[in-house]
Amino acid sequence: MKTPITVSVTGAAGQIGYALLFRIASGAMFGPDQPVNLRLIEIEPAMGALEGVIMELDDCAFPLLNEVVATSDLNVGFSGANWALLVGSVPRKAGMERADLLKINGGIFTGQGKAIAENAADDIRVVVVGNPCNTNALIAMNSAAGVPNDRFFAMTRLDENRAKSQLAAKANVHNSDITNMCIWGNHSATQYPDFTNAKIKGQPVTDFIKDQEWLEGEFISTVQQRGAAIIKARGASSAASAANGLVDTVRALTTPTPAGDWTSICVCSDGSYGIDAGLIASMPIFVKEDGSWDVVPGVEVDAFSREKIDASVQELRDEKAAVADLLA
Ligand SMILES: NC(=O)c1ccc[n+]([C@@H]2O[C@H](COP(=O)([O-])OP(=O)(O)OC[C@H]3O[C@@H](n4cnc5c(N)ncnc54)[C@H](O)[C@@H]3O)[C@@H](O)[C@H]2O)c1
Repeated sequence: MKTPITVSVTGAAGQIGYALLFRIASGAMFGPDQPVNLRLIEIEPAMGALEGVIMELDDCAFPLLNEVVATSDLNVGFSGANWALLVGSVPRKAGMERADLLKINGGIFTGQGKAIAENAADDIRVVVVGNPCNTNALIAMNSAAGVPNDRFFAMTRLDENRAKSQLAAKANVHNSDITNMCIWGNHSATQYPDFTNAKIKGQPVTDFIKDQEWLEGEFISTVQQRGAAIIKARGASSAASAANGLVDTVRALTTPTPAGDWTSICVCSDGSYGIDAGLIASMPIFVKEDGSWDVVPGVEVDAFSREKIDASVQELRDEKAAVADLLA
């Protein structure tokens, strides 16, 4: 057995937390021979519910679960963390402006970024799920003095999975036949699922799907609006598929990317593809044998894609401007 790794999860008593923790503890995220310590972080009012979740974790008697700590103290919560999965955030309430939401959550991620810098392990990696996840990750990154920028990520893997599933259904092929699916920009309704570079059985999507109007219209809007469609149908937001997206994200970051393929993750831009350096934006990423990652170079961006990417990047700039005072 390997030495246990420490995984901190915020919002652990929430809906995604409930779908996520059992998959981490079962080995789905870090593999069947990797024991884990869980540090579960919640706000005080949710500590009772968190105790219930921990009772259920106990009742699974997971062989890989080494230790569980429940806390609302960030210094305890991020102590020795190898991974920080920042799921908790405050949802938008009726009458709340987007700028107010950005500021409220911004306050949370400043404190968490600082506590990560002061308490986490040297190899800490941070994945933000709580929305607005790109800008929350930007704030955490800017607050975590001494932690390299390339350790901060935000999640668009759920969007990538949604896009693959839509293409597979339309082309009447299996999900696993779809590769090179990139989500560009913000995890929001402006995101751009790039069908122009995606492949089906190694061929351009248009070899299988001749309906260009569907690709440029309904396909994009279905992926962009999928979260809202699930809330409408289920009466609650996507939690199991979001947790699954996070399992996939961490696995993608800990496994070399198959040659020629890529994965969508929001990372700190180096200025590639006309995305301002320093913004946390989704782009095509590959993970190397040594565990480091890079932006995939040379992906073709045609005029249609350029316009869509620019619109989403502009939204990220606007979000950054709205929280400028938190980025000092
Ligand atoms: N990036 C994505 O693809 C994606 C997909 C789905 C959902 N999300 C986002 O994930 C977040 C969580 O979703 P959910 O369905 O689990 O929501 P939820 O409301 O069920 O749970 C959120 C939890 O976070 C906790 N929390 C709030 N502030 C906290 C803080 N400061 N520290 C620690 N915990 C705190 C709450 O007590 C609650 O238990 C939401 O922001 C949602 O929009 C992102």
